[in-house]
Amino acid sequence: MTSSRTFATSAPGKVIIFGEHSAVYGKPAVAASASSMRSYLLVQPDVKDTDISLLFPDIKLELQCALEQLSAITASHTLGEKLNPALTSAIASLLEEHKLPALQHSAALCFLYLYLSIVPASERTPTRFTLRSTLPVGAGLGSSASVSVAVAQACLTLCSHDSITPPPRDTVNKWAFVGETCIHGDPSGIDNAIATHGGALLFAKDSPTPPRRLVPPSPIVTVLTYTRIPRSTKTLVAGVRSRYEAEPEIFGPLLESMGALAERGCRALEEGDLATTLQLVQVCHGQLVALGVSHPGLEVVRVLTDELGIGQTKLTGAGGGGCSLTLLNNDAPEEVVTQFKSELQERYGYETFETTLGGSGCSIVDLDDARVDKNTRQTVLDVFASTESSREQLDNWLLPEGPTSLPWQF
Ligand SMILES: Nc1ncnc2c1ncn2[C@@H]1O[C@H](COP(=O)(O)OP(=O)(O)O)[C@@H](O)[C@H]1O
Ligand SMILES: C[C@@](O)(CCOP(=O)(O)O)CC(=O)O
Ligand SMILES: [Mg+2]
Repeated sequence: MTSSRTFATSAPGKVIIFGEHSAVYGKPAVAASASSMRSYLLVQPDVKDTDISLLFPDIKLELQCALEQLSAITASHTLGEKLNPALTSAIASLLEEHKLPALQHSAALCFLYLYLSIVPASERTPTRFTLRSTLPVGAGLGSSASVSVAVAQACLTLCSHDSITPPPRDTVNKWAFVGETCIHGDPSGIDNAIATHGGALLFAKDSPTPPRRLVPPSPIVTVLTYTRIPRSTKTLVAGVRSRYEAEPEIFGPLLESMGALAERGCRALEEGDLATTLQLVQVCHGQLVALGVSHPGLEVVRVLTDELGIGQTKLTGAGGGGCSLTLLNNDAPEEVVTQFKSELQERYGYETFETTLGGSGCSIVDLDDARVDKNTRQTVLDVFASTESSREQLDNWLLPEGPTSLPWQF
């Protein structure tokens, strides 16, 4: 029984290069994994208890749910259905007494919805789930999708009777889409596809053809800027929906043009045509401004990029704050890029990361595997347990292909 083992799952964040928001309307979009920024979910049997415990310290959520209470809820969601309103409201009533703010509520709803749908009552045993992430929460880098993928993988593993091996990726991806739907209502599915499969994809919602893998001739290096301005994907996606519904003749062609831009951008990336890619980054940001999803705090990054002449900046993800992506000119002087980053840090309190896009998708590790020595195992458990663990510690002990390579399976 896998439920008696201790294991961890993991999934990366993503960067949307072209096509955020228009992706929700079935238009093509291009995204890549930010594989060094990930969510990690530790699953431990909890022999002394009769509950499942959710420990999500990044969002200050601790929740115990009695298994007996959970089995009173009939979970009848099968894949391919729209979200089951009866299940959503049963979970909402269960959570009512905790009076959780929206951020915590959506995380608990996503977890419980997937747990109750995937793990049959007969397979549920007292378990402790600890979630840690090196992604900024609610910042446009797909933390919600990486959490949904990590949870879907863990739940599918809990109801498998085999050893700890990666569940089929297509099944993980489909369940993670359900999790994303719990968090933001109307996802395109691009974020969970990237968090599951990794790499870079040209994606269209509901397309009869599967997403196409993109292979640029050289690695895509970007500077990501986290403005620390909080926002919610759910609210921003709903805002675009109401603008579109009020003025379909204006916003319809704009969304169409955004999709055309993403396809053109995909070609430019694959041809290694940096000049065209940069121009498209600039236009794409303008389209997102027209959709109403920028923020003065994001414009600061774009204006500084222009002033220093180092490349082009666009918002990435749902916008309204969160993160921007800067694509650098080939000849951007290193000292000017350093000036760009330090000005954003010192003057505005923003955080910058230089990241190469692409890389591994979701992964799983059996911590009872004989290849994990006792000390490493204990340190990994301590890193999960301590709310003080820094991003560096999480990277050091958990990052697949990181310094302490656990036997992650992909
Ligand atoms: N580290 C985390 N721990 C628990 N829940 C998380 C974590 N990171 C993200 N989430 C969930 O994802 C939601 C944020 O998703 P969203 O608004 O789509 O932003 P983004 O996906 O761009 O980071 C949070 O409200 C929470 O439900
Ligand atoms: C706005 C959108 O295109 C991307 C949202 O990404 P994020 O949650 O802001 O990381 C929505 C979606 O595609 O599901
Ligand atoms: Mg999200």
